Amino acid sequence: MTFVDTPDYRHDSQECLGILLVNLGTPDTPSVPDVRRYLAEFLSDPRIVEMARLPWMLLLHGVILRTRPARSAKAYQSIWTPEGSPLLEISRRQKTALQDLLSQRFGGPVRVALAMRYGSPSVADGLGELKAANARRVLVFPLYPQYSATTVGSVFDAVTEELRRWRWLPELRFINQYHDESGYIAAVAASIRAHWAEHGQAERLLFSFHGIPKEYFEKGDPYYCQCQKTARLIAAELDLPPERWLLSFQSRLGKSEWLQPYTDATLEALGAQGIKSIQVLSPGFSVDCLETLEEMSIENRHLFLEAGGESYSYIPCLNDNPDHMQMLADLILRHCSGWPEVQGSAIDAAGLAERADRARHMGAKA
Ligand SMILES: C=CC1=C(C)c2cc3[nH]c(cc4nc(cc5[nH]c(cc1n2)c(C)c5CCC(=O)O)C(CCC(=O)O)=C4C)c(C)c3C=C
Ligand SMILES: [Fe+2]
Ligand SMILES: [Fe+2]
Repeated sequence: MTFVDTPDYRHDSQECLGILLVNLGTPDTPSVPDVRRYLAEFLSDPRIVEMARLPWMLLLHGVILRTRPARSAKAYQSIWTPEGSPLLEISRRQKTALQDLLSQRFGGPVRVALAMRYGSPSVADGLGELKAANARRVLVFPLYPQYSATTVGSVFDAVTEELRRWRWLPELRFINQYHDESGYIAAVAASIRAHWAEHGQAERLLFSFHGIPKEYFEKGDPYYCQCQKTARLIAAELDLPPERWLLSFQSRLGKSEWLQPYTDATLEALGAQGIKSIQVLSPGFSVDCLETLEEMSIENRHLFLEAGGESYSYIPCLNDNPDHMQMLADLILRHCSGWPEVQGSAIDAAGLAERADRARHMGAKA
């Protein structure tokens, strides 16, 4: 019997290691029909809205998708660039940077693909790209520092849903979270210090994370606790005393209670209390997106200034900053430990150093 190519992988070409970067997604254009299509996919995900299917689908298609797309499209239009959606464009830059860094640092061939949980390129597209590159080992990396079932859990669903159709599955690993990773904490702290060096320190620093319904937290989602720990570690890294920083949750949708305190109410309260200057950041987002460029930079600025504040500045996400990319590459290398493409790379030394550093970090500050 001779070997034949299977429809899945090829026997005759070199195997490679695949990295699937996954972020949330974005509409194709900021037009109302494209935003509606995107929201329909997003809001139909049972990880996002856990309500009973039939009443939710009736409400979604009967009410929400008739009203929200026009409002969201207007918000998207205000942040859209000639290159398209900031989230997708910056994610592409992250992919290119990681492809370069990992190609230098792995001993064997590696291919990085980008996918969006909703919209395009889809998770099926990304996995297809890795299959075409003969990636027999795949590391899935949802770009969310804090784990939530609504984000990371949902990426897992999309990956496994696609792989159910494959006969020859790749060897699979999955990054769950990196909320207390020392490199991530250090990179966010460095971005805050750089902002301070240029603009000085405000009276308060506000860490704003995307919210989730409170009920999900009560049912066991660790997201709330991981956000708290991230903020606490960053503040410790900056030697910022507890009275100088706050944490809040943004982007609430619908009528149910979400994680509190809410970012908008917090900013209004601070203004009313006589706080004049504030710096805000959203360290739960790997890249700037609608929620940071519109909600945090524009909408919330108005709320604070109208409530009596005088100075409001937004500190950008880490995006494709070199130290962010380096930190993500270190994390990827560690998670690929033991795979043949990694043999002979700098992983063992880097992995051990990171682990020692992390142990010190947790001992000192957790
Ligand atoms: C309705 C429920 C929603 C939950 C739960 C939720 C969790 C969640 N989302 C992010 C990250 C992002 N969300 C973004 C936009 C966005 N989020 C929701 C709803 C929920 N998110 C909607 C409907 C939208 C679309 C815009 C709108 O109509 O308001 C984005 C930005 C996307 C972009 O194109 O720029 C990100 C990123 C996290 C991390 C999270 C839970 C932890
Ligand atoms: Fe969201
Ligand atoms: Fe929003």
